[in-house]
Amino acid sequence: MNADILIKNGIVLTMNDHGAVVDKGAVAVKDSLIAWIGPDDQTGEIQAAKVLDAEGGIIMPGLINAHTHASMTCFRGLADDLPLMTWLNDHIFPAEAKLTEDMVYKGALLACAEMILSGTTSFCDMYLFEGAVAKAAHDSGMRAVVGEVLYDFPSPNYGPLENGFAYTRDLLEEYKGHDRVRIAVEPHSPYLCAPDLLKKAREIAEEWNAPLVIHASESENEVAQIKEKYGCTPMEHLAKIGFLCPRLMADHCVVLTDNDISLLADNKVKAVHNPESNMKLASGIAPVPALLEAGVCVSLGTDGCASNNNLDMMAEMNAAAKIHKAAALDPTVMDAKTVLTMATKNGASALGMDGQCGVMEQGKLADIIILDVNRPHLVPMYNPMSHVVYSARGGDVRHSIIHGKLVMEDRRVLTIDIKQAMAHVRELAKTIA
Ligand SMILES: CSC[C@H]1O[C@@H](n2cnc3c(O)ncnc32)[C@H](O)[C@@H]1O
Ligand SMILES: [Zn+2]
Repeated sequence: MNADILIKNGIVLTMNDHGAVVDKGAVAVKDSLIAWIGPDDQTGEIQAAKVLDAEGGIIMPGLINAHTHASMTCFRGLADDLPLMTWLNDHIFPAEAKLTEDMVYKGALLACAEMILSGTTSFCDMYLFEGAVAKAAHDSGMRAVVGEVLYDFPSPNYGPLENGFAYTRDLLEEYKGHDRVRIAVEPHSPYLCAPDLLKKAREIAEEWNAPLVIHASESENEVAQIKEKYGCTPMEHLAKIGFLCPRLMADHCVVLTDNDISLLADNKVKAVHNPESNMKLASGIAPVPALLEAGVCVSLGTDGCASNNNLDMMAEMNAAAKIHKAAALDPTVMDAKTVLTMATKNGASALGMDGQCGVMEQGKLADIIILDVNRPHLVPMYNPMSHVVYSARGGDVRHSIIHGKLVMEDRRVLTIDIKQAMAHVRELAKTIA
């Protein structure tokens, strides 16, 4: 067999339905796909242009950051230690009023560098000037689902809402058929979007078969606002107007009633858990074990860099695995396999790519990361899955392949000039501060 890349001498964590692990394994990549997975001693017939020696490391699906605002790297550390609504209304929205397309591109490119360096291969983004995020994803080689934020007040990008729908449609047209970048329809939240906006957003998503994304039930404050306005919880409100559906990614889902959980399950909504942002903004702890128990597909995201303050999905997995144990006083909840599934297979489902990536099997998209385990904090290794969630760090990711292309080799990102990306955002920070 001819391959483009052959990864040898590693432990393959497939994350497939059987939980298959190939202890002394190898993986061949051809074009954008995984062409073969098998024992390392059976690669004799494979000719590859590039051979990577995993040196006993972990070969696994790339991580999927199912909710972020990539360009908020520009605001990292700008407004810490505040509750959600003060943070948003008094600090972040005023700073975002001065955003330009150039800032959004530079912030997003830096975010792509940070994500690649910490093992993320796909992300779902919501922001302003989202065409610039789409371009950053395209240029960096990352896979992304991106959408322009829609809300009732005038946007610093498109002005009045009608233009927001037009901007979204233009992006949908421009990226039709792109092999890595997909456009979503993304109203901000039930508290910033009137029912008419939400209904129209849903219609456009249906028309284009596009993912739909919203922040929902993030804080007690939001729930109180929606109850006062509509007399029900945010999820009940979204259900009443016909917004809950399988293409919907509901970000945060922190403050939920039992009925809200049933609504999410019955409508096959994809919930996205953002534990570090929820902790930092003191929004609360999402009832993830109950959501999983009810059969809801829960994925994992970092949220933006102003509420986390990093884009490291390894750290996010670690937090997700621990916070629910403490909340439930039960160390058995959210075991390593569950959390790793959220960051891989479930992430793919959330992004509308169920069965295409997020697992390693022949014929799936080749979005693969290789972790170096020859590091003091990773020795010894009894259980690779536990190692990824509880011991590894973003900095342990050594190589990254996205859509069959090597985007990081030996921690050198091949698609981005990182020094320049950092310099650009440092310059921008002077104008922001
Ligand atoms: C303009 S795109 C998205 C919009 O949302 C803001 N944002 C970032 N994080 C959160 C969050 O956790 N809840 C609500 N809104 C958030 C971001 O700053 C942008 O304005
Ligand atoms: Zn968010």
